[in-house]
Amino acid sequence: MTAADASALVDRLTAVVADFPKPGILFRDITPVFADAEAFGVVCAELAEPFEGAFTAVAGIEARGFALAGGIGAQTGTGVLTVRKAGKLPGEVLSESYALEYGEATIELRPGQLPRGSRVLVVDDVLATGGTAEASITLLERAGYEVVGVAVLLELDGLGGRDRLASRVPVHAISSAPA
Ligand SMILES: O=P(O)(O)OC[C@H]1O[C@H](OP(=O)(O)OP(=O)(O)O)[C@H](O)[C@@H]1O
Ligand SMILES: Nc1ncnc2[nH]cnc12
Repeated sequence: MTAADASALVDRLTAVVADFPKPGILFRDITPVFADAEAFGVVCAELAEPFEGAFTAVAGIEARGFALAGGIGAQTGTGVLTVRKAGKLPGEVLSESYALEYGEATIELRPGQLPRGSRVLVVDDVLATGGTAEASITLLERAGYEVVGVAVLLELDGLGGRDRLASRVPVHAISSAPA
């Protein structure tokens, strides 16, 4: 399958929900991509493709990034790190707070799970303002890892996410849509 085919697949399967989780937000629900076995395999391969050979672990961002990181980890034989919402991880954690398209959040990472210098690909479903991905990069770098890129299923245009990340790491989006 070509990159254009994968993009068309994401567009066809993504559900658009108005006024969720808040009035005025056009929510892009990508979970039908996970439910379709063939599509799920295709998008995991397509997310990793530009970074082939460059990463030794995949970091998934809670919650939908976890499924994608698991799929990529299984396909590429790499381990999975979980970047979690605050309060979910036991023991020592690193924390970063940031603003979202629809609110504020804090995410956390357990340090010390992989050797320092491990090369990590960050994956998530949607890139909107880029706040979540940028905070994830910061957490992973604070833990001593090298972030090789951010890969998402869908990039929302006009919210500045790509520009926000571009000075730090390469950004790969399978598809894009208006915010
Ligand atoms: O680019 P940003 O503006 O930071 O937005 C993108 C983030 O927002 C969504 O997660 P959400 O916070 O809704 O959490 P969930 O996946 O747990 O539902 C999405 O899954 C990304 O993680
Ligand atoms: N509009 C949106 N749809 C789905 N996930 C999002 N994360 C941030 N904005 C989003």
